[in-house]
Amino acid sequence: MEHKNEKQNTISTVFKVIKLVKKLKPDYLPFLLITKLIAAGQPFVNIYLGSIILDMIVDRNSVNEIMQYVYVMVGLNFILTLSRWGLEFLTGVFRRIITERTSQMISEKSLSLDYELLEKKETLAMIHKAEAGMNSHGDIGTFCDLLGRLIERIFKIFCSIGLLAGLFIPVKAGKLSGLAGFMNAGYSGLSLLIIIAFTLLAAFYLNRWTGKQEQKSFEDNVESNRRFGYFYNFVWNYALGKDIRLYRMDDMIMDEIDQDHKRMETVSNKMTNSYNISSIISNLIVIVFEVASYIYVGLKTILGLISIGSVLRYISALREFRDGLGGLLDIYVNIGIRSRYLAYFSDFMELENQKHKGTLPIEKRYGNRYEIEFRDVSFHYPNNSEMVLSHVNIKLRVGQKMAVVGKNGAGKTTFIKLLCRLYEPTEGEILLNGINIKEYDYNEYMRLFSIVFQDFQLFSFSLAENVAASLEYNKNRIEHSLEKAGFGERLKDMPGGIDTNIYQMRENGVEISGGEAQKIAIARALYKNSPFVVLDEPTSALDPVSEYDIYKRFDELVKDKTAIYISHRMSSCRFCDHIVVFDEGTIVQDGSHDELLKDAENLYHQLWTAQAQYYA
Ligand SMILES: Nc1ncnc2c1ncn2[C@@H]1O[C@H](COP(=O)(O)OP(=O)(O)OP(=O)(O)O)[C@@H](O)[C@H]1O
Repeated sequence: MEHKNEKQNTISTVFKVIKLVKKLKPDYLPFLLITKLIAAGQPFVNIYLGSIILDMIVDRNSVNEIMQYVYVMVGLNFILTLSRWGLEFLTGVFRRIITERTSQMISEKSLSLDYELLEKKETLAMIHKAEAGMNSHGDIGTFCDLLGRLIERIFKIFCSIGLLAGLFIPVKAGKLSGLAGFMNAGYSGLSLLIIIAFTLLAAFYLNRWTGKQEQKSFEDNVESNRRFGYFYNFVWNYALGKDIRLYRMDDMIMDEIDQDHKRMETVSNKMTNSYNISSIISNLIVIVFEVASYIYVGLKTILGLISIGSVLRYISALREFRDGLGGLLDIYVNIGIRSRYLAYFSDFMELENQKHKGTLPIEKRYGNRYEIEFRDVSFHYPNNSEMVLSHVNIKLRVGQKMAVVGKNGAGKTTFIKLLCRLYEPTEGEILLNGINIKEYDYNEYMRLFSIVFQDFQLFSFSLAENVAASLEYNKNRIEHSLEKAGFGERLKDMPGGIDTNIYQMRENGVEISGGEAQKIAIARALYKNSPFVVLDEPTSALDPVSEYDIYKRFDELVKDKTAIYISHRMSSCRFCDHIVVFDEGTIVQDGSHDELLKDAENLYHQLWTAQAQYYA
């Protein structure tokens, strides 16, 4: 049953690959087919003409007659070799294009996955398998090459059967006795064919066994490989280099790398053993075949049953026949194995995002009249069943400036992650102007938010590209946003202005400080100019003057937009009309600064006075 399923999977993978290749590079498969047919046919031209030439020499034909065959043979070889060379070059180019494109497809797919899905260990393993399977075991090009070789082998088998026919037909030279009689009779040929069949079957099972070992070692190594990639990143990633050096974490990291190496080495050693065993047995099989063929053809020649010229033809044709059939079985096994690696790719490409795909457009509303409501929202992360938010009810009124405060781990960032649909609520719903946010088109919905997360990321692009989050941008607006975010002075020192690259992955990339990075991240949010501004610890890295400057101008920066600030700097809350206090996933207080401060027993009072005492 399992075997049948495997076969069905292989067939379905073959069709999927053919469909994909036809889409990516329609010319590849026809060109590959022609190349393989020429490759299969060329040896037979030589075997056939070579044996005729040899017989002519033995029969003492004239040099002129012999030379005519030699010219035909050389001419045909020249034409076939030249065409093969051109075709192989072309198919090589096509193949590289397909390989690049499929690797891009994996990256594009990973980038388009739901954040929630990407966080799962199983998804990461799927990405790794799809990539590693393609890179080290059989990209689509290798697979197509196998399909091409399959056709080549079939053609080879037909050609060699045509050439071999004479070897097994008894010569009509009266009644032969003894060894000559036996060799002339059909059953001697049959015994040779039985030996060939035996060697082929042995090679087939040997290949299948090796393939299975190979796949097992791939599966065994997936986790170690992924871990190795993770820890190896620390070795060269200079952004992480400080902590590693300061805390002398090099031993810990090297230990991890070492352990992963050892695990991978154990698996690789087992695989090398399997390859060695397979290679020895495979050589023995070839020896058995060669000896049997030489004895059979040699005896027939000595007994005068075939001509000297035919020895070359039959021995070569036998070799081609075995090569063709053996190759056919070999390819059959290989297609099965490679298709399992390619199935990792197609499984990943078929992985569906789970987030509800809403289609409602977001209507443009005068004065940014967008109202959001959390209605009895509870949430736990996919990898942990403990609720992180519990029965959260809150309305974000148009144009309101709201502060969210609370102790570490209270659920503040999680609240924002739900708001921008990185995750969906486990219970309850979030409404935009009375409609569940799931129903809106995701890209349109995300246009409503300019967010700076606590762990924001900048990338090694130019300053302008980072701010615009795009390769196209409006120069004036970029400068204006940077200016408003407090980056104006620093911008004047930038060697290429807004075109200066940041970080060293790009040419002449400059390094920036943590606070400067935070200002650029704020500028990115301002440039986006969305109706909602969400800033999660937006000034944690800023110096007191820059921070004061930002807060002083908050109203001007945010204008009529709805704003949410998460901050541990309690003084920043005073700029807000509405403060929400989170504690262990629930909203425990809600009101203006003065209202909340009145209740000396409550969390807000504790948080405020704890910080205020340092300034008293
Ligand atoms: N991806 C995640 N998977 C599982 N649990 C998570 C994940 N992210 C956060 N948590 C947990 O959810 C809880 C709330 O985290 P959250 O980041 O929302 O807190 P916070 O109030 O923003 O804290 P802080 O003030 O420290 O930034 C924490 O206990 C945290 O461990």
